[in-house]
Amino acid sequence: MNKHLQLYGQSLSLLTDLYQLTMAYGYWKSGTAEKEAVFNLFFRKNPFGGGYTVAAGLEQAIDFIENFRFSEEDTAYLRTLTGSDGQPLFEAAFLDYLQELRFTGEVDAIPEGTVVFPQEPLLRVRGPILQCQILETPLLNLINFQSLIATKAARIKQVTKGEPVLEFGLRRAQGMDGGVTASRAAYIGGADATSNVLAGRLFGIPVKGTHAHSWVMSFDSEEEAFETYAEVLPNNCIFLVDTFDTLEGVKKAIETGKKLEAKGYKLGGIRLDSGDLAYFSIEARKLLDAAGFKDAAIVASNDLDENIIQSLKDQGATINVWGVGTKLVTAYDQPALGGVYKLAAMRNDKDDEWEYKIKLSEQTIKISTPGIQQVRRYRNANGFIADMIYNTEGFQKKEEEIMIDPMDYTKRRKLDNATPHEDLLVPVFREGKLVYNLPEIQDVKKRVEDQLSGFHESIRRFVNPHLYPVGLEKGLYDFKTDLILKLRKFNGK
Ligand SMILES: Nc1ncnc2c1ncn2[C@@H]1O[C@H](COP(=O)(O)OP(=O)(O)OP(=O)(O)O)[C@@H](O)[C@H]1O
Ligand SMILES: O=P(O)(O)OC[C@H]1O[C@H](OP(=O)(O)OP(=O)(O)O)[C@H](O)[C@@H]1O
Ligand SMILES: O=C(O)c1cccnc1
Repeated sequence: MNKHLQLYGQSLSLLTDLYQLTMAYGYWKSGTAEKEAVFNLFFRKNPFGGGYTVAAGLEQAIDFIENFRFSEEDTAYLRTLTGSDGQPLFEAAFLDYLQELRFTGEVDAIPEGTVVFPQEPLLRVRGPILQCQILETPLLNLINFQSLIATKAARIKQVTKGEPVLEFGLRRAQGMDGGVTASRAAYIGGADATSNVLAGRLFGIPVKGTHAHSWVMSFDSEEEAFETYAEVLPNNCIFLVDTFDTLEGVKKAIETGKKLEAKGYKLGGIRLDSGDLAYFSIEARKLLDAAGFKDAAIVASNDLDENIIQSLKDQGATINVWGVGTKLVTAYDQPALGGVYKLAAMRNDKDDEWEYKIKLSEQTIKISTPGIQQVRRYRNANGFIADMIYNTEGFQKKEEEIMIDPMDYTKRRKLDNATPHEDLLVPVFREGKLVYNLPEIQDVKKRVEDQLSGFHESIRRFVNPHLYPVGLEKGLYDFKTDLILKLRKFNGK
């Protein structure tokens, strides 16, 4: 099966903002297209007011870069674009150049499933500036969305305390690819299965499901609906009990369950989809237990999210499988992760040295950090303790590092290089060739669990989570500060 990213049967190299192509034309025309540049992809704030983010989407980003090429049809379309004077936007020789273009640069990235924090480069792209530039929009699209959904799923799984989460979102997802990639990211972040069959086939995610109200409504009675379902699918019986009267529905599911048992099958459980889910789950559990169906699951669905699930748990709900759709796959309370992609260094023509780049802003948080960045994560016996962002160029390992909070220079921390640490970004592309072994999706999922258990639980708190320490290595901090002062033409002492 061709699993490459496609939409409407088209390859996706045109899936970029026009301005990337007009800038690319500008680089080409002015002779700077091949100048070596470095861009860092990072975000500034954890989503959902939370204390962490789960990185996801790298596999699709890799696929995009590997298959990045403009076809004849693509350039034929670009040929039709015109400027304000009605003349073509791009000259023919540039479009010929685009057609030959392949990614020849380097990518380093933090593996999917890693817990990451604001300011940390999730991805670093290095190569001819024209190539790096064109990749900005698709890379952001791919990483922002999946990281957002994986984070939402991790939050949901956090409150179910290990109880299975079924992702039911496809029908209300943001379009078709939104549905497919949300299922993938939700699985990585914590969902145990999806109802989305295409996502199951594409990514090897377990597919699961119950049945809808329409099944029950299509029969003369609820009994007949359950019995018929049990005859056809005796190995997949979770009955939706709330079409008419929830507790009466539970009793009918129990009757069908007894017949299933007599035939050597098991009642999988029931699903509640309306009303007071705490009350109905408690009452349903009593009925099921009294009838000897102690193992039968109580699945609940209906606009669930981590807050409602937490509330249901606090009320003693006996739900043990959580069907979560809309609010998971649309990241209902925060529709986007604000990841950005910033130029951080360019090779100087004169001496071939790096010239560091920085974007100034009135808001400190929006001032970008220069450098060919790497993230070093330190741990002690209790878990992860701090992440230090440093510039790999000219970096000399010392016995001890000083890291400084980029938002507050008085917040500093000494990090002993004798304690265990790991550099998070790993090589993904070298000279345009993939050098990274993509992990299996199950391993990515496992990584999320392992990573989350490595952090102090206070970063997982929903209300005022603890801010995990992320800082700039002192050399990089000082360098950035000097650059800001220079750009602001501050010559004083
Ligand atoms: N005990 C509970 N505590 C907190 N929230 C609950 C509880 N029971 C259900 N909910 C949530 O409250 C909302 C109920 O919404 P709504 O009133 O639209 O549902 P409903 O009464 O089941 O009707 P509908 O059939 O239209 O879904 C859902 O988001 C549901 O998950
Ligand atoms: O509520 P979500 O988290 O999105 O979970 C998926 C919902 O989709 C189905 O409902 P359906 O499309 O039949 O609509 P309804 O239950 O709102 O009537 C299912 O019964 C869930 O309620
Ligand atoms: O299988 C289910 O129960 C299901 C699937 C999609 C949406 N809601 C429920």
